[in-house]
Amino acid sequence: MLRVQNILKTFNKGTVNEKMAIKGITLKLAAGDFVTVIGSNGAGKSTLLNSIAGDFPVDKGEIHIGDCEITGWPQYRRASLVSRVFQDPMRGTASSMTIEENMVMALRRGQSRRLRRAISAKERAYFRQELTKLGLSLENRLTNKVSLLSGGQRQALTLLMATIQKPQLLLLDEHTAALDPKTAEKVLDLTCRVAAENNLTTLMITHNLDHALSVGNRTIMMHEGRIILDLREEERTNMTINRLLEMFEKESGSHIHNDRMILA
Ligand SMILES: Nc1ncnc2c1ncn2[C@@H]1O[C@H](COP(=O)(O)OP(=O)(O)OP(=O)(O)O)[C@@H](O)[C@H]1O
Repeated sequence: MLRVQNILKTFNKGTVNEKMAIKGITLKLAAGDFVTVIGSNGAGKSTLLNSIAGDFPVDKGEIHIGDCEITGWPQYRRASLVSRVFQDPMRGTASSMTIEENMVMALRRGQSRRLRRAISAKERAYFRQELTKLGLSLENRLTNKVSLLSGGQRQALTLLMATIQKPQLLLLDEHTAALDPKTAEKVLDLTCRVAAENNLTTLMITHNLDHALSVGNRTIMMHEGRIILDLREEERTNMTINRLLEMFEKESGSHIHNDRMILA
């Protein structure tokens, strides 16, 4: 489904701020894989996701989604295949618009503006049905402005909007990190449910090592622009957080240096 072939990315080339953020990453995901991504600060986790989403061109290598080679595609074109949710709940929704206006925008993404029409009763019923599944009582607030929602409600809505068109690939960049622990668990449960129901291929960056091992079916660990561990099946099932930290030290040759790494 996703094939990243030996990509390289250097920022600010030829300046004093030159930084090689991705140093040759190769990664293959099968359809329906849910991969958690961990690593120390500055390891290149977001740069990997941003390279796939097309925020900037990579310097070398290839990126394929399904049968499409998307390496040279601009970001807007990749958006037809890739959906993203970021850490900041403000980023995925338009605050001044209502819940239903946000949802219809997500549902009709990619359609010509000329075909736009008023929200139909059928669409409204569908939004209500999908919002009911969130268990946050948003189904009765379709005409409320999104600015009235809490961070958790907003992030749940963002996730719903990001997956309403069943993307080929879902990229989650620490999407629960800004939420309080209880809300974060709720949004994470919802994430797992939505991904499973739609068999979504997913990459999720997290600093929570417990989530990294318990969510999804595979975990990769990055360090200084490379993937240094790729855990799956039995090896992952039997992994503990302590053992994971030991493996990190062995593979990277350094102690884990991450202010935000959450151990449980
Ligand atoms: N647009 C950019 N311009 C310049 N440097 C960048 C840019 N984006 C990332 N970097 C640098 O590339 C390196 C990797 O950054 P990245 O954000 O991918 O790390 P990360 O693993 O996501 O880190 P964290 O866990 O701290 O969010 C860092 O040194 C960062 O400062």
